[in-house]
Amino acid sequence: MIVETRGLEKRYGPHLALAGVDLAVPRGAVYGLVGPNGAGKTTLLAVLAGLRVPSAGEVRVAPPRGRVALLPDTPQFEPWLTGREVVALARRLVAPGVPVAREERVLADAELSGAADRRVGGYSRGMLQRLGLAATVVAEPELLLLDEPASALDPAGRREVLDLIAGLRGKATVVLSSHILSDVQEVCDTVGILREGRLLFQGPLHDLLVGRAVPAYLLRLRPPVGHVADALRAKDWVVGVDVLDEQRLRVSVRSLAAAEWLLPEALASCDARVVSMNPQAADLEDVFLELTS
Ligand SMILES: Nc1ncnc2c1ncn2[C@@H]1O[C@H](COP(=O)(O)OP(=O)(O)OP(=O)(O)O)[C@@H](O)[C@H]1O
Repeated sequence: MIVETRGLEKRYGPHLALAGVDLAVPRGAVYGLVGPNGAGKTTLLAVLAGLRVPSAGEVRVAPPRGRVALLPDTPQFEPWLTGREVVALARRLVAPGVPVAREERVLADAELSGAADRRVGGYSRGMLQRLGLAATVVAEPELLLLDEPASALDPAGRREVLDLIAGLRGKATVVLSSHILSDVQEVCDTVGILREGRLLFQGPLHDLLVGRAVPAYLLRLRPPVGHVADALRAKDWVVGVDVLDEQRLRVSVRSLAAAEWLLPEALASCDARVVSMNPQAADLEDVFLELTS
């Protein structure tokens, strides 16, 4: 493990922001820390970065301080510096031994070569976030702590930042916090679900999804749907039926394969008028809601 905490607590006055966190980040992972607002994500990253002192518990971060980099959620730079100067300053301050050519490389990776000589005061939010990542990786850190790296961006900006993070796989260990679960599902291999300062789950994303995946069909029908829901609930191959609204049912089944041939027959026999019928794989959003609600 590149990062481990045991019984980590952080108090702000009477408020317990971290309530006994046992974090375990495998070396090389892209670890997604997810949780609702106020769960303690920023606090946990700040403790790992050494910016906040824990109130109790142990923290072990394997790389030395100079090889750990934190990108805050809204990176701020002196507005009169150019993008190139920001990256150069970061390299010179943190890792003067890293060749100067690396500055050009990280600017190019962040697609900022063309804007590198403009003052950052005129950069868009997405450009600032990409510049933040460039300045964070220029010193070749072993461990990157990224606080909500893509959350404030539009879809195109998010795409670019997610691609940059995906490109770090194999080069560094990344711990990122996010409340955009589809982003985490896309780029992370390991997740920790934090709520009210406690880790509710931690482990490979795959285990989380597969362990909890109840196969289901999403049905869109012409209303009314109540009698269809009742008829399906009576079937022994149906685990449960949720009426989502006046047109949609979520039918959890024992197996998608069995439902493929039993569901059309069951719908026909209760005169259901089917608009669409789609199998649903469990996604992080479902599991997150189940764990945090
Ligand atoms: N400096 C502080 N003083 C007092 N309370 C704080 C301080 N920083 C955070 N908190 C409280 O600690 C809890 C955890 O906050 P934190 O910012 O770590 O959560 P978060 O998961 O990052 O939330 P968000 O997604 O909203 O950024 C919250 O209840 C917050 O109000």
